[in-house]
Amino acid sequence: MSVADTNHVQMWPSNIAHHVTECIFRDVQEVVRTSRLNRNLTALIEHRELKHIRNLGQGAFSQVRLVNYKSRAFAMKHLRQDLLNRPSEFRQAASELAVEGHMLASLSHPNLIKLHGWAANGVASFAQGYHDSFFLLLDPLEETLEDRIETWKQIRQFGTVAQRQEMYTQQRRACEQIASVLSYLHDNGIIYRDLKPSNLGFCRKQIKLYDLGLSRELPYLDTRQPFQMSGRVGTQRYMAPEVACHEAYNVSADVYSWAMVCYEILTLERPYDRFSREMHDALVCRQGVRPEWPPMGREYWLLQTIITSAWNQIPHLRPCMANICHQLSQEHTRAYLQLRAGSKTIISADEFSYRKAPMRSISDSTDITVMSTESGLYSVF
Ligand SMILES: Nc1ncnc2c1ncn2[C@@H]1O[C@H](COP(=O)(O)OP(=O)(O)OP(=O)(O)O)[C@@H](O)[C@H]1O
Repeated sequence: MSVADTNHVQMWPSNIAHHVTECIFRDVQEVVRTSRLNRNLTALIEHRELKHIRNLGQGAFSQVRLVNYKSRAFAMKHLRQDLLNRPSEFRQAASELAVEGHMLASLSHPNLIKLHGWAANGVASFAQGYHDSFFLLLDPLEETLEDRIETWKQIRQFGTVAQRQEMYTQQRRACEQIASVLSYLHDNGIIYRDLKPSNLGFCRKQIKLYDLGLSRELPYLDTRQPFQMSGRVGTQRYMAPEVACHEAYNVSADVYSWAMVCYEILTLERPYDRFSREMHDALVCRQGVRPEWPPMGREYWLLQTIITSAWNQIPHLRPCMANICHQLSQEHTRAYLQLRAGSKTIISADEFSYRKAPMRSISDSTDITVMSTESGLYSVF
């Protein structure tokens, strides 16, 4: 069944469709004209070449469907049909989808959703008169971070030691990969503004950031300079205090959101779970209250320290994303322990702490030396 058969509903009469398309075109041109990003070549795809498989989900403005294109599965993102009844919202959502396409076509990072192509006529496709005439073809995600957190909760409660060890490795990797993609966006002068578990998903074991609908290219490359943008952008529990208070902000607002998301990844608890909006404004935004850390293993110590510094109330005291990546990768290298046995095996400090008991018994009998890390967290025995 082609995509057109399942969801191709006529929108306004053609004169109105042309007018709306012209407005969308002007909005997008204005953004693209001032953009510093260089767009890569993007595959142009005819609507009729897509075969509908199933719906994957929908957000406030978009619908996402799993489609088959040239024998491969992709996620097709387009506007929701009900927006046809609200032309001004349609225009805004359409411009945002096109700008998202422009950004994705210019960026490339292993932890950013990959754009594989878009509608053959670009933004002009809207003039065809359908809500889904313009679309982006993206990597399909296997699950969102929200789903994965639910799985981790089960493992924490019922999992074996090996499963919990694997879970910790995945959690740590997720924090590092999110930091890496945010650092990449900031390097390109982009603020993401909507970091939350439902905007992160997994594809072939890699975490992927998607939905750049609220991302903005900053007008200058000095991304640490505060800039007056629309306030209250994002989801409250992950939103930096300065954004919630409608103050000027910069990329350090993403650093705060990273800290909140990583807190949730590590503790499997939602930050400020029982706070009303008023409590959040009074306690978090004005008094600087932050989530409490439950008792956690030693292996979490470094991440906890970085996260705590990243949710500082004062934006310029938060480390920048590049610095966070640097700290994480340095620790990673430092914490690698070399086991000298018949065959050389390298394991990370994290794995080591979980595997300590069996290692000891091997070391007793076979004289394995565990090198200590520079940070002195593990001693030689
Ligand atoms: N590449 C993808 N693969 C699989 N599912 C996806 C993909 N992109 C989006 N989805 C699903 O579709 C839903 C809506 O997508 P998305 O968040 O991009 O839409 P939106 O309208 O921009 O969202 P919002 O409500 O946050 O503004 C997501 O919550 C997710 O469940």
